[in-house]
Amino acid sequence: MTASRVVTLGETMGLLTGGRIGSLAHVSEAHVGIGGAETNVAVSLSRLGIAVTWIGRVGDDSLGRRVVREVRGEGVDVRAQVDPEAPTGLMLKELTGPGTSRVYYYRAGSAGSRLAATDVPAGLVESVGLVHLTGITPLLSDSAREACLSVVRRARAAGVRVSVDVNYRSTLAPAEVAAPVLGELVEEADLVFGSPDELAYVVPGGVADDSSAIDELARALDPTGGREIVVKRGADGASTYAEGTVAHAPGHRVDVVDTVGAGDAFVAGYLSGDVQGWSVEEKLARANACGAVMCTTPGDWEAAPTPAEIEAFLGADVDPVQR
Ligand SMILES: Nc1ncnc2c1ncn2[C@@H]1O[C@H](COP(=O)(O)OP(=O)(O)O)[C@@H](O)[C@H]1O
Ligand SMILES: O=C(O)C(=O)C[C@H](O)[C@H](O)COP(=O)(O)O
Repeated sequence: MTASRVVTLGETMGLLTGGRIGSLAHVSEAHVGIGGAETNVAVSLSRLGIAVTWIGRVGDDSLGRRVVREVRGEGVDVRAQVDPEAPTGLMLKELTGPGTSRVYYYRAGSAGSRLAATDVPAGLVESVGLVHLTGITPLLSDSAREACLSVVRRARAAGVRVSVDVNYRSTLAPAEVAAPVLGELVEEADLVFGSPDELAYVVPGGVADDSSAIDELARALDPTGGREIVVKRGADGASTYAEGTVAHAPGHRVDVVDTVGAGDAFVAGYLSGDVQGWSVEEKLARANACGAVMCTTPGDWEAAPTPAEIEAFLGADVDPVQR
């Protein structure tokens, strides 16, 4: 396997999605799959031709074996400890309407949440160009938080770039508990991703009420202009604040089927450009395309596009029926 250029760590769970729109109190059929923010990003990176390693823990159970097989099958270098003492976590996705859903997490005490600094092989972080973390992992447990901080310290010492997607999950911790934990990770990041609301959580000094004051938030997060603050704005696209300037990229108009996973695909698109030394504008363009494509099909990661699919999406002269 080619040496990885990116390493990421976090929890991947089984994912049951209702077979049709309706409450899971009544819908009787479900689709079985897997999902997790970091493997969603890893799979997307792999589809984009970027060699990537994922580190995590799974239970000694069928869902754990499914996670390992699926992610490895997508070409990701999987370093998963099998934890015999805890089950693989689970997410349930209830389809609430056309293009809308509600997610329930069953992850407290899961194998993935027991991730530890010792799960990260010696020399691995130091050998890549970029480490990607999300704000989910440090809120899973004390050992997972220590694993994140240890990886960040190792990356910093080795001159490896650090990327953090705030990805605040309110079910893991209330905002006042999460804010300092997310803040300590963001402080070490070269690249920070988040929605305006999420960035408001991690502005030093407390939770801002007015997430619409995004210019101010970005400046507060990066007063010296040394980082890239990337703001995800859903259908409106995205913006990057870097070196005292801002670049905006409008969103694409698509028929939305399922927006879950768009943020992860967006991040992967952006990072794929970052590790290849692309400009902010080029990174935003690819990221927006990846996010938009992901909205057009169900699933957290299955529709992650290849470069050829992005090109087709961006309007190459493609026959609507391909044979
Ligand atoms: N409805 C949409 N139409 C087109 N692009 C979208 C849409 N929703 C999301 N995207 C793309 O995916 C990116 C991430 O989506 P967003 O919803 O902002 O992130 P998150 O899922 O992390 O909250 C957006 O910046 C945009 O590029
Ligand atoms: O790992 C978790 O806790 C998850 O919630 C997995 C999510 O399904 C994705 O991270 C999707 O997130 P977006 O790309 O922002 O829609």
